[in-house]
Amino acid sequence: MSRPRRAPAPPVTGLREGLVVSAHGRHCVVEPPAGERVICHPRGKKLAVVVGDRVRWLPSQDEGTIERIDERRNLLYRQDEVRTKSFAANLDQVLILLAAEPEFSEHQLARALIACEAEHIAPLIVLNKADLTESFSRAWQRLAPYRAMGYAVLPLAVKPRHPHPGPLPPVGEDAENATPVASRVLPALRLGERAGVRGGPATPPPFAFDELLTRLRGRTTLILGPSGAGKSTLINRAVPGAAAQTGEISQALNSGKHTTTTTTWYWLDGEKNSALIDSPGFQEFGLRHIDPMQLAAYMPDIRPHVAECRFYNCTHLHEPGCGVAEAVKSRSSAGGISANRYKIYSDLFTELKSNA
Ligand SMILES: Nc1nc2c(ncn2[C@@H]2O[C@H](COP(=O)(O)OP(=O)(O)OP(=O)(O)O)[C@@H](O)[C@H]2O)c(=O)[nH]1
Ligand SMILES: [Zn+2]
Repeated sequence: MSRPRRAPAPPVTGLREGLVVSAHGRHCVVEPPAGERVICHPRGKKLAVVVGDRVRWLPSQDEGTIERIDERRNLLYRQDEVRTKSFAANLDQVLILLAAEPEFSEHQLARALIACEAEHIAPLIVLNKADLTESFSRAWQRLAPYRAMGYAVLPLAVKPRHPHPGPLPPVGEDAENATPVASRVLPALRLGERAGVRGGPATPPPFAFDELLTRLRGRTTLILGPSGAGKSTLINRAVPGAAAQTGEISQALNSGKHTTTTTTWYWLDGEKNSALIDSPGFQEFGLRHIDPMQLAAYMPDIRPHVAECRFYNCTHLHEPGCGVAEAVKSRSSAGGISANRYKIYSDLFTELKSNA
């Protein structure tokens, strides 16, 4: 005998649309298409809202209740030793802000790129402090493998120590001779693409803030980077009235104390077509949801060599007849894999395997 079926819950009526512009644990700030921002509380513990979520909410006095989260296009995570937490959704682009100084961690960069790959989000690497010519040249060179992989890398001096610095010095021969892999960025990103931004010559093109603004236009971009790279400086320059916008969130929350430590949404234009999401922290990018056997597919320098492996389930760590291991041996040639990148792969594989 079949069990009696429970009657479906009646649809909630009077739901309003809204965009989550900041999230603070059990409450968040929602921006309706028209009207004032409202503090909302998700209904039920399982409803974990993040910045960028499109939600359906019900007003109740001066606050609101989130009833539903619309389907997400993508979702990014952070992690610490014990926990993984989602923190931003529905992104078009992730701007990874690095700088000539302090020296950036390639490991952290790789993690951010892998997270983007896994969620089909276009990454944009920006190398700031181009006015610090010597350290900038070194950092630009360290990014050569990433340009060769087809990633967009943009030079920038968002707040030069001496305004109007001269042209950048050449940064020597590097992976520019390597053939960039087929374009992996979204077609729209190719608009306004200039020679030298991807793949391109060893000497970076003159750094222009306008180029960056063009790439932000019409998109929702998450910006993240290590401390000291110039993120606050960049946001203050790119976002008209940044302080006012954070102020609005603080006002909605009736407190200023949360707003600097959480992920925050900024509109770049009055029409609300372009947005920048500021996210503090970098090292703790969450990758635990990734299957270690998928990792190679998210690393564009490693991916093409997987087809050459003898075993279909090769981990590329110790198997005979491994195409990836071969490419590491021939790392200086075009299409080779650098020792650094292989180390990043094997470390991450081990980390993901131990989590699984
Ligand atoms: N030389 C030089 N210095 C810069 C440039 N952009 C930013 N800075 C300086 O770098 C330092 C760090 O900049 P911030 O904007 O505070 O960096 P941040 O990434 O927000 O750092 P946290 O606040 O620690 O997260 C400041 O002293 C800036 O003035 C640049 O293009 N060239
Ligand atoms: Zn292999």
